[in-house]
Amino acid sequence: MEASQKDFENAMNQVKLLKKDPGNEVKLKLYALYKQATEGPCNMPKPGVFDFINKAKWDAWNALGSLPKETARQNYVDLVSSLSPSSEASSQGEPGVHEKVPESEGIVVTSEDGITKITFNRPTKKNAITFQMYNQIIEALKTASTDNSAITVFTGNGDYYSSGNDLTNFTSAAGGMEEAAKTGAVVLRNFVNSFIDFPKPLIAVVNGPAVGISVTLLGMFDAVYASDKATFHTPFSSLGQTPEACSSYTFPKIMGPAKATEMLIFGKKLTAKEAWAQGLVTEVFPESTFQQEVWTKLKRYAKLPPNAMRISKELIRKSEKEKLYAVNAEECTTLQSKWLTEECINAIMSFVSRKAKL
Ligand SMILES: CCCCCCCCCC/C=C\CC(=O)SCCNC(=O)CCNC(=O)[C@H](O)C(C)(C)COP(=O)(O)OP(=O)(O)OC[C@H]1O[C@@H](n2cnc3c(N)ncnc32)[C@H](O)[C@@H]1OP(=O)(O)O
Repeated sequence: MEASQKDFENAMNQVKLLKKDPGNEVKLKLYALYKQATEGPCNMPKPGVFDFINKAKWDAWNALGSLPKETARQNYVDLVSSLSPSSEASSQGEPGVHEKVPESEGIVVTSEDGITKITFNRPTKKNAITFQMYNQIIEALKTASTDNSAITVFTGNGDYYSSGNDLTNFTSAAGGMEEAAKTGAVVLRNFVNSFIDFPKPLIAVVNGPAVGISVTLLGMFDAVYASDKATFHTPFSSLGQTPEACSSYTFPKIMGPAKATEMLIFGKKLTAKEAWAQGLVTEVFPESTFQQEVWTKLKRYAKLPPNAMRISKELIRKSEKEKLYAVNAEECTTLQSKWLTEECINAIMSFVSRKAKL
């Protein structure tokens, strides 16, 4: 039996009540079926290649060809009823289309026992770093540089440390792609400069896999403690991108050019042990005792005289600072142009439309 108009309307209301985001792939299907059911075959002009979201929506609708309106309505109802009632989605306007689900706070900052802790806090998105989080982190580092804490620690909530740059930062940016790339380069440069300038010991507690910029930034940290379930992956070439966070300078310095090439150019994923052997990680702990051992150690370190630690860090960093600023500037300029290339746009589009994963 075919779905009635009433069934269709009920399904649309059900989408609004879902509790979990069903993901972009399902949302695109819902969008396409909704348009086909209400307007018939796609007769809109094809959006430009840089208009990521509208192009993905157009592709999904156009793929339905001449599917009859009634069948599209039935398929829409079936798809909605197949979604778990505990899935979350909030929807206004056309049902199920690219609404921003309210996220938990992107980062959480706490201060205790002489330690300021900055936690990536988007576990459902593997702690991918949004445009807003870059700015929040810049602010958090500014505050931490003058607060009462002796050391500052980054870690992740959930199973990932961080999956790196949120790949929808560009597809959801207002304005054209060129404008987004320009803004991205400025944000990235300020973000990395705030790590170059950070005056206190900066420690990473890598609780799980780390990808992209969350790995390259480790070259800016003073110590990196990792669980043995952590991995370190910089798939820049597959993304049509190039290294950032001064890693084109720090990684060859830390592990030698040959090993840096394997990571930064060929995208070799390292285990925690391999990252330790190459000097990127200070110490690796078994997952079962990781949290307890690391925080006990860090609480002890945070009791050391803070001024001595700060001045020692200054001595270590001082001779490198000008070089790091210059490398950061060049990496950002390079990325600004890479983000506009077909290689990069196709890689991001593939991820957004869920055709590709690392
Ligand atoms: C104007 C804009 C200014 C912005 C400022 C720009 C500054 C940029 C600076 C740096 C540029 C690049 C450096 C990088 O970091 S490149 C690396 C980018 N990261 C990736 O390529 C990772 C992509 N993710 C994956 O391959 C996989 O998700 C995973 C990490 C291997 C995990 O796989 P999984 O099967 O275990 O889980 P999955 O279902 O895929 O993920 C769960 C949900 O999380 C979402 N998600 C994961 N990673 C990202 C990401 N990086 N960006 C956006 N979303 C991500 C994923 O989509 C799932 O969501 P949903 O459930 O489908 O809704």
